[in-house]
Amino acid sequence: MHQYLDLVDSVLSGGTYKPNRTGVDTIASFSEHYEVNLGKGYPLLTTKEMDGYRWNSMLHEVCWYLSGEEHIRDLREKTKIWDAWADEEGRLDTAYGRFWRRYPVPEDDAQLDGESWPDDAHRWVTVEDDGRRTFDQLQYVIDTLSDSPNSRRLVVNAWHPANAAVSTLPPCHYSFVFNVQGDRLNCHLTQRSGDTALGIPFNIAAYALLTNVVAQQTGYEPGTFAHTVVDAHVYCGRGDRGEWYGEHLDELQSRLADVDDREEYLDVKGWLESEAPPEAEGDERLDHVPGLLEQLSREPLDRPTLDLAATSIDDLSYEDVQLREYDSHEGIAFSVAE
Ligand SMILES: Nc1nc(=O)c2c([nH]1)NC[C@@H]1CN(c3ccc(C(=O)N[C@@H](CCC(=O)O)C(=O)O)cc3)CN21
Ligand SMILES: O=c1ccn([C@H]2C[C@H](O)[C@@H](COP(=O)(O)O)O2)c(=O)[nH]1
Repeated sequence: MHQYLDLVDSVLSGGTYKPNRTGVDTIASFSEHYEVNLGKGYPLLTTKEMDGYRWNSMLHEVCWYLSGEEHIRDLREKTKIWDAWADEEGRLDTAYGRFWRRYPVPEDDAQLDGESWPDDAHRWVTVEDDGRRTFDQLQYVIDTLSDSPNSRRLVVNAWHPANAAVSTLPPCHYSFVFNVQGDRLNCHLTQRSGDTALGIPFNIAAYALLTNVVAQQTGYEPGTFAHTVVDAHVYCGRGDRGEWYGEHLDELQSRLADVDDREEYLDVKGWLESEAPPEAEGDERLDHVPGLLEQLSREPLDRPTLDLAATSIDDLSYEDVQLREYDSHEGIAFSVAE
């Protein structure tokens, strides 16, 4: 997956210094884009270990999206990656699956004259136990792929503007579109904000898996996964450590511009570790730059493959997805900016 390494290099080499709401500063780049041919294997990163507990977290996260749940009461039994954004009862103020599978439909008195809205009996509308109407966007896309494969309306949208304005964490990957070309099913994801070291490796793995699942369900070959990240950033630490990057970004970037082969990224890593102030106690590994330079120095290995049981999106479970022929470099630990 050289595309990921190119993305990391592009953010570090061309980004600007950007403090943000988390208090952990970033080097950020506007509108990064890459494409991966899913026909050539499953794009799980190989330049750090992604099987074991990371695979476990990612796969449970995808099953959680598909469940349509607005809470993490089941997910948190399997992984802690969402715990920091939920309350004691496991409630989240924004959840992807809730919008993918159960997007709210305006009640009758909120519908304006002349607008079109589906009624309760409509194919993708669910009248929930409490009488509220919701719309299953993902099932709509899957069914429409069979009925009208040339449709250019195969959009799943996780953004609700009114919720996003008040939510602690509005969706980062907020809209995706499927598109058929020949016998191939492509997927384009738009992400407003991407944590290059921690979030994006999971996002690539999740959407590549989802595209494989939808392709299998609809009889297409998995095609291209295209990913646009509007603010693609690398967290570079808190306090003095973060500010050091603000003051030395030009120097870092001129060293990166001089890198001719991948081992030289380790020289840049050695330089910054000797120059930058150490991370404060408790802030260890909030600076993702050294770990990403380490990753850039590694050669990507062959892509693994996926073995998927033929199950619908409603039934897909952890056991239905097997990773095959995966080999990777060692794991790299990063801390999450909350
Ligand atoms: N700063 C930040 N980055 C993110 O990627 C992110 C958020 N916040 N907030 C919401 C979700 C939660 N996501 C997360 C959260 C944690 C990890 C993480 O710690 N990953 C570890 C493995 C941890 C585990 O599997 O238990 C890793 O090394 O990949 C990954 C994605 C993605 N999102
Ligand atoms: O799937 C995800 C979810 C979250 N992220 C990252 C992107 C940002 O670093 C934070 C969210 O902070 P905002 O201030 O709301 O942008 O989480 C990700 O990369 N992938």
